[in-house]
Amino acid sequence: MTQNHHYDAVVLGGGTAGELVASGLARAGRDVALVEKHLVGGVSPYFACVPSKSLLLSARRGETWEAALARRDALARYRRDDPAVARMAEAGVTVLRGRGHVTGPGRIEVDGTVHGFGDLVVCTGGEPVIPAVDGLADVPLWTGDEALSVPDLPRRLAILGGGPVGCELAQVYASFGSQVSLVEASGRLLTAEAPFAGEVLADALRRTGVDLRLGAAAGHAGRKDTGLRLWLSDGGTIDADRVLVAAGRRPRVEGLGLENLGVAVTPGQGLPVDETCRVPCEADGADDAQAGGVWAAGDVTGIAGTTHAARYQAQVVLSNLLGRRRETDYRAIPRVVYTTPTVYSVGVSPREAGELGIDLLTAGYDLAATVRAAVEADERGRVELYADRSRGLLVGAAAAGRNAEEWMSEITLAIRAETPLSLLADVVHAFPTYGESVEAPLRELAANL
Ligand SMILES: Cc1cc2nc3c(=O)[nH]c(=O)nc-3n(C[C@H](O)[C@H](O)[C@H](O)COP(=O)(O)OP(=O)(O)OC[C@H]3O[C@@H](n4cnc5c(N)ncnc54)[C@H](O)[C@@H]3O)c2cc1C
Ligand SMILES: NC(=O)c1ccc[n+]([C@@H]2O[C@H](COP(=O)([O-])OP(=O)(O)OC[C@H]3O[C@@H](n4cnc5c(N)ncnc54)[C@H](O)[C@@H]3O)[C@@H](O)[C@H]2O)c1
Repeated sequence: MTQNHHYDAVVLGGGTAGELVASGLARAGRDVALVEKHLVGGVSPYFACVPSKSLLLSARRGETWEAALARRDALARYRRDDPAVARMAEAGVTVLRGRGHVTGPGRIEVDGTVHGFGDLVVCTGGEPVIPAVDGLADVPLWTGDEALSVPDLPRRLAILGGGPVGCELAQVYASFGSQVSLVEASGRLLTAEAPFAGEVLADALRRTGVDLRLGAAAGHAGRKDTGLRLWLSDGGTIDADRVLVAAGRRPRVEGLGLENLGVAVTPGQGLPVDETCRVPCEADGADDAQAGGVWAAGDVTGIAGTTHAARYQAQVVLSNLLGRRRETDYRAIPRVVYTTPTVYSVGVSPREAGELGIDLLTAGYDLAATVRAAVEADERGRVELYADRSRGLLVGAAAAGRNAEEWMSEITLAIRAETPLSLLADVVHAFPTYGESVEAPLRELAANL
């Protein structure tokens, strides 16, 4: 086994987070290697955010499946990473192709060659959870990766999971003509979010022809002469040609050799990080001037599971590695489902407030009451704002409505900045916009706190 170069830092995993940390360090003059076993860019541009948003837009515009595929594949750069690799080279990053495995302090092996490092930044992302359903391995199965990269349009598609992935892809495939059934084990869609959001979305999906099976889990699966059958826990069955698993993602922490650094790795759970995104490990505090730290950003931390959160954590790591201390603040990271209507949530959800014992004061408004809704001829949706009664502050919000991902940003800022409600209630919104819908609930909260 050959020993290669010693880098100031090695970034393990070249997705959204890894690219950002590696290029930032290189631009600051550090000698950096980025280790990537598949595509530089990770899942977001090729198998996740970009192709899914492209298909959702094509569905909304009523394009043909062929036109939608052409657009999707062009936006996903035909799943080739040459431009991303060129970007890294331009920034001065050495890209090491292959699977990385840490063999000991300051040593990582990439396909048979050992490289040295000072700091290690783990950005290995996550992978889909395949639920333990009898017979699932024997039926035609997709994860989001296949659903967003192959050209097939199944005649009948059964989706397991009613989270963001299941809901977005149900809308895509149903809009293009697949007969979609969606199975969600909990009683509603987007279980973690405000109940009204799941209800608005359920209504929209049903109108597109999606058969929602809420409160039922898949019991077992089996092949049939034509296609497959799923047997559900409520006694129901679904006949389909393909199953799409959208039952969550788990941080990719295993097989990386992090135990060799004394990092506590728990399968299925995110790497533990402190407020600077540093991973505590046994070597911390060792009397070795050469030894750097272990850091992590993105889905591997198990904290937020979105591209913008991966970017945020990457910026925090970068700043700390460059000697400017920065701490994470997760109070206002948006959670968006880009269906029509969009579902936007930020801060504390009613469920989380219950778990944290926060006394919530809620005020809401139906978008139908705005003039914009009449102008757009789209009255679907609602906004709800959540204040912490004891602190007198806005702590969370949810909206389901057209373009909510754009007009809810001010509420995100308000939560993050802890803007006084009296001031928020005095903000003027342009007429006629959906954004006006927050005015009445803000006034209500301000009056009652
Ligand atoms: C269908 C779908 C739609 C989504 N839509 C959105 C959206 O609209 N908006 C949003 O904000 N988020 C969305 N997400 C979530 C978003 O894609 C992720 O949060 C984000 O891509 C995570 O980036 P990351 O850098 O942490 O990981 P990744 O992009 O997964 O990158 C990790 C990289 O590490 C590499 N790697 C892993 N182990 C090793 C190893 N041992 N050696 C070398 N390389 C390794 C992998 O090959 C991969 O390239 C979506 C997710 C899915 C599944
Ligand atoms: N727009 C976005 O930002 C966006 C879009 C898609 C995905 N993502 C991210 O991707 C990650 C994965 O999303 P997801 O929707 O796969 O996961 P999720 O964990 O949000 O939802 C999975 C759902 O599947 C259900 N489920 C699990 N096992 C089941 C079974 N056997 N039968 C029926 N239902 C079952 C669960 O009850 C849960 O509601 C999340 O971190 C999410 O934030 C983000």
